[in-house]
Amino acid sequence: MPSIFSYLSAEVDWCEGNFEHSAIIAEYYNTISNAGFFILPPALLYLNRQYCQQCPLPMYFTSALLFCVGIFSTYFHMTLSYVGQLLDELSILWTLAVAYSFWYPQVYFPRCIKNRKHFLWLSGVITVVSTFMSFIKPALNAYMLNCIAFHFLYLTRKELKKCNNKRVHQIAKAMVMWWGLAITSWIGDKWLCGLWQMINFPYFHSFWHVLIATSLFYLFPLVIYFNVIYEMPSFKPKLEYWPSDSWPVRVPYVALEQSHKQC
Ligand SMILES: CCCCCCCC/C=C\CCCCCCCC(=O)N[C@@H](CO)[C@H](O)/C=C/CCCCCCCCCCCCC
Ligand SMILES: [Ca+2]
Ligand SMILES: [Zn+2]
Repeated sequence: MPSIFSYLSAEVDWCEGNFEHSAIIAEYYNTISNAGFFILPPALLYLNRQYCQQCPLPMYFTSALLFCVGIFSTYFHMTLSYVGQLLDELSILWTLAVAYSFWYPQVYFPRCIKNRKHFLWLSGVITVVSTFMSFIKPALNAYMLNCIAFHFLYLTRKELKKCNNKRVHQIAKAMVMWWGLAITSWIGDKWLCGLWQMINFPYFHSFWHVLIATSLFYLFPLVIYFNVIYEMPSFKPKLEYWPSDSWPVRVPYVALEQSHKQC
């Protein structure tokens, strides 16, 4: 019986051919395309440094976990091992749990939850239970995790209805577009692999890595923006672009100004 650490012991195998470009890396392009998860955390911390000074804990925790997602996803695609698959999925689950615990707006808390401390406990219990359940059928975990994006889409829609800031709408549109392309690539790689192998282009899972990381570059400024609106009334958030507004490739971030409430 193969060990849970051995190469190719995972329940899933993505469309890209194994060991085609290297003897030690099972899926070469799926491995190197994780680079975005190593760039994202330091970029988030640097660009949103004013917010980070006010709320260091959520930012450092989430960034560290995103970095772990990068490490474990790289390890998974390099080995296609059972442990790699579980670490990849569990690191995503815990990153989502931590981000939700810190940033989920209080206005959407279930009625029985009175404050963020209670919400933290609730998320903690759900996450620990889900962690144990994820060992039952690891191949289903990724589908479950993808469903969380639909909840986030629903929240975004609700917030956009109340907000008339043009930049918020612009960034939300870009986030949804990149996520749409990402999820299409993820599903395409899983469901239409035969077709991609026939045309010799089985690389859609590596596109997923790049596209989902890109959508997270848009997601975090939005999450931070609404967190400032809801929970830091002495500051006014401003969405800006790095390096500047006029650049064709630009990254959004939140700057803080001392002021009163906005949308
Ligand atoms: C108040 C709400 C705050 C929400 C914060 C959201 C924080 C996002 C945190 C982590 C997402 C990382 C996802 C990267 C996955 C990379 C690893 C990977 O590719 N793993 C695959 C196997 O190699 C695996 O099959 C993928 C599993 C599915 C992951 C689903 C992630 C859901 C991400 C939700 C993000 C919403 C995007 C925007 C929606 C409009
Ligand atoms: Ca493969
Ligand atoms: Zn992957």
